[in-house]
Amino acid sequence: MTRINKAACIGGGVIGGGWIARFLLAGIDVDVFDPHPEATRIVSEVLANAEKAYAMLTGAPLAPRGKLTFRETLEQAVADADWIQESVPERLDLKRKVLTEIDKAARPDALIGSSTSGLLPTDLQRDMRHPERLFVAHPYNPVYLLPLVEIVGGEKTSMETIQAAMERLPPIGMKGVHIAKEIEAFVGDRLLEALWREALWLIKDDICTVETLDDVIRYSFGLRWAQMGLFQTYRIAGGEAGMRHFLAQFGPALKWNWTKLMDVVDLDDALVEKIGQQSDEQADGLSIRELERIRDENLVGILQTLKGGHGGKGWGAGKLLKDFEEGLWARASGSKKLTDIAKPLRLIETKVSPAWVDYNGHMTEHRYLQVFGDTSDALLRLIGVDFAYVERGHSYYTVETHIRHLGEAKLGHAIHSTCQLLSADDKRLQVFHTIYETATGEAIATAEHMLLHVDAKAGKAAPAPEEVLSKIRPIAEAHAKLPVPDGVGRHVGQKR
Ligand SMILES: NC(=O)C1=CN([C@@H]2O[C@H](COP(=O)(O)OP(=O)(O)OC[C@H]3O[C@@H](n4cnc5c(N)ncnc54)[C@H](O)[C@@H]3O)[C@@H](O)[C@H]2O)C=CC1
Ligand SMILES: C[N+](C)(C)CC(=O)CC(=O)[O-]
Repeated sequence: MTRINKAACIGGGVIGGGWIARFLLAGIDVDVFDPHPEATRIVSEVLANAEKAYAMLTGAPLAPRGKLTFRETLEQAVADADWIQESVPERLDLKRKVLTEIDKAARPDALIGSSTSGLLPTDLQRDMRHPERLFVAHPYNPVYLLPLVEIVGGEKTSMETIQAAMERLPPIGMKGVHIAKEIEAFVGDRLLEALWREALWLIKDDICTVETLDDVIRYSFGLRWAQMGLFQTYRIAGGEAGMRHFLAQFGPALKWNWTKLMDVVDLDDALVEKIGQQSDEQADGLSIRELERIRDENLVGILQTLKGGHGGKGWGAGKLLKDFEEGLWARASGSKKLTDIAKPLRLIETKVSPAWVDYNGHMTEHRYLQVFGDTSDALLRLIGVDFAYVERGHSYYTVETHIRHLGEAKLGHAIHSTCQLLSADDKRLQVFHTIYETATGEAIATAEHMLLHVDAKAGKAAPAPEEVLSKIRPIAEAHAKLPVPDGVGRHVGQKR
């Protein structure tokens, strides 16, 4: 995978700030130019929210955060970047000027993406000396959580540029979609604009309030769209006869004179005030930053649920998250060395995410098993049982588990886990994991597991090969000298 080494962000507002966070949290250094007097504060607040969200989003080992530098001039910011992202206000004259300045000061091999939500790349690249490297990279807010980027080339954009841009997105957890033909507002904003136009009429005509309209979306098709989009959802709505039947049944209705889609509502003072007031009531005193945090927690929960979709293979944006995490684990296991095996191995660092909390306000039961399972996976990667090993047809399966709950893990708390290897032979690994609350060092749960090495194709136990056993032996020998942890061998109902 081709990676971005150094990024520059020109403009650090809502979207520039989101890009900055996305790059930094993927371990990429970012230079920023934004003349706004409060740019540093604004970016640091967005970054703080993004870090909170990532702590909940994934337990995979993120790369160390990149270095953030604010520069005095645009030229300084772009000087040694290989991806430059322009996110200045949506005005053609301003964007053209800024992009031409970037073009002059950037490295010859730098890629230049514009965040524009509607302007044509052909118009943006008009005055550039090297227009072939300019493309639209249109993201969605919040850029650090929503993975989509619409990649759109102009008349002078080269296909190499499009390919290079597409390749650089997966390592930062994003999905590029190449839009085949340039068109104002691309695909996403065309759809959103259609919805928004209709929505403004419904408010103006007093059909409903902004809150009712939002409820209609979020309690119904908004939930469907997040995981299946429009066409796949409608395929299912056609019943067993599928899409063709759906089109035959509901297509003719499109000709009925229902919508006001092509008329633009007059956003006069009265309508602006009406929407403003209804929106204030709906917010119920929550600040924008608070709303952002609620939005982020919900998005994290949805992404994690989608990660477990399709029978655990991951679905849609959740599949992307799963692939991103697998990349992080693979990179980390390549660099992780067993330096200190004389004590239980500290293997997982994570935080209790919103999707993990139950009606008692603490981490729900099956998430303990998830963290313990992740701990076993981390041990397996250390002994060479990684994705490639599993693909070759062998693995370890857990055949027995006993969990003890000793304390509570609350929302947002940092937790970590350790593993003590109790015994090992050529087929079996007996492990004892402990989850600690990181701030207090208090043990909040333990688990004892038996893992069995299997030939997955034959579906039966098989001895592990020497390449794996040779990595297990030193850990087993070192851990044999440790005291037996309290709780080993316990069963349910046993007196303490
Ligand atoms: N806000 C949104 O939901 C989305 C916006 N976009 C696009 O992203 C771009 C930026 O929009 P927002 O971040 O929402 O605007 P914003 O107003 O929040 O941020 C724009 C930033 O650009 C800075 N700026 C102005 N002139 C500059 C210059 N000459 N050099 C460097 N920085 C300069 C401003 O100080 C400000 O911080 C626009 O093209 C917009 O269409 C794309 C996706 C979503
Ligand atoms: C309002 N907007 C056109 C700037 C929105 C976008 O471009 C994408 C988004 O995040 O909704």
